[in-house]
Amino acid sequence: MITVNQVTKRFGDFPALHGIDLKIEPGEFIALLGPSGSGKTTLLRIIAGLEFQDTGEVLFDREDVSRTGVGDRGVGFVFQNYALFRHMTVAENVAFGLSVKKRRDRPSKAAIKARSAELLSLVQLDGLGDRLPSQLSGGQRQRVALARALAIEPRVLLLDEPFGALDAKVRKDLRRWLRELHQQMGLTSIFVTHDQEEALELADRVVVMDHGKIEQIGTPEQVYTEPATPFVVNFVGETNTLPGGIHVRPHDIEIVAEGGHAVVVDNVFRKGGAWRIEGQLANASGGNGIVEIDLDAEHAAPALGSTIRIRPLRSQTFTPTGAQP
Ligand SMILES: Nc1ncnc2c1ncn2[C@@H]1O[C@H](COP(=O)(O)OP(=O)(O)OP(=O)(O)O)[C@@H](O)[C@H]1O
Repeated sequence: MITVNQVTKRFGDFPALHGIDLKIEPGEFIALLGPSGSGKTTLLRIIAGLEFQDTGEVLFDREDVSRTGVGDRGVGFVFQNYALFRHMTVAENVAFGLSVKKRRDRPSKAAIKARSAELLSLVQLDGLGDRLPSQLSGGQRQRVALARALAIEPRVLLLDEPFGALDAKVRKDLRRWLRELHQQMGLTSIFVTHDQEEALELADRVVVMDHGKIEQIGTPEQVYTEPATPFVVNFVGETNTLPGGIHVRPHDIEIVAEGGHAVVVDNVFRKGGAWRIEGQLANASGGNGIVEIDLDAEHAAPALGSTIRIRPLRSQTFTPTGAQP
């Protein structure tokens, strides 16, 4: 179990984290989700022991590891900027964490070699141990980085935008595969992403962050359907703001014959099994002007330039204390 209690961090005058509280249960897969600069990486680095908080504490189970360095926390991590060692073979990269252990903890050369081969098989790269990183694809390199992180048999796996630089298809495959690996190895994993789709698809719980604060912690379902703050409703999933500060999802809108809000249709295209209609609120006062609507594909699409009338089926407004359905 990982407990983060009232953790704060400043960089000079800049407050990067304000009083973060977070409890992660053993075996959970957690996403830290937020825009650039929201403090996700800083929080992950503090949990890893690569960075130290100014105040507050980090516990692993009941042990206070606040002043324990990264080498003694038993965490494996894959950070985008911790690239593979270019001059080492794939097998040597994977074995690195074991081969730099203190002599009394270090397995024999033969045992390290066997472990490295086993891990390469786990990440489905059997037989590629003798290659150099430059002879692999991007997705294969990420899997080597994961195997390297897993070599020390970590209790906790920390991943910072692990699939950031990969194309959409490879990302999707790796995500699914990572989820399986997490379960199979009984890991507690935390990953940083600014991609809400990735967070919603992968995580058991999502921690939504903004400006160094946690806005909401919840299951993907909770943060999507019961967003706690206006920030969450805007950041997680697509949303429209209608006059009166009403937030409504594109698929929670119906087209009505009369009443509702008038919208002039600008664009209509197919999006998955629905029509996506983009339009402008005819009277934009109090709304964000642009409206996106998903309409079941069995309906006829409205003509460009026509005016339709819409009504929210489900919406949310916010008071300073939270969401009001
Ligand atoms: N070593 C540092 N020195 C000064 N400021 C820093 C340092 N590291 C991070 N910051 C600042 O702290 C804030 C939070 O940074 P952090 O990297 O945690 O954000 P993030 O949410 O991970 O963003 P991104 O998605 O862009 O990686 C940013 O404004 C950043 O500029």
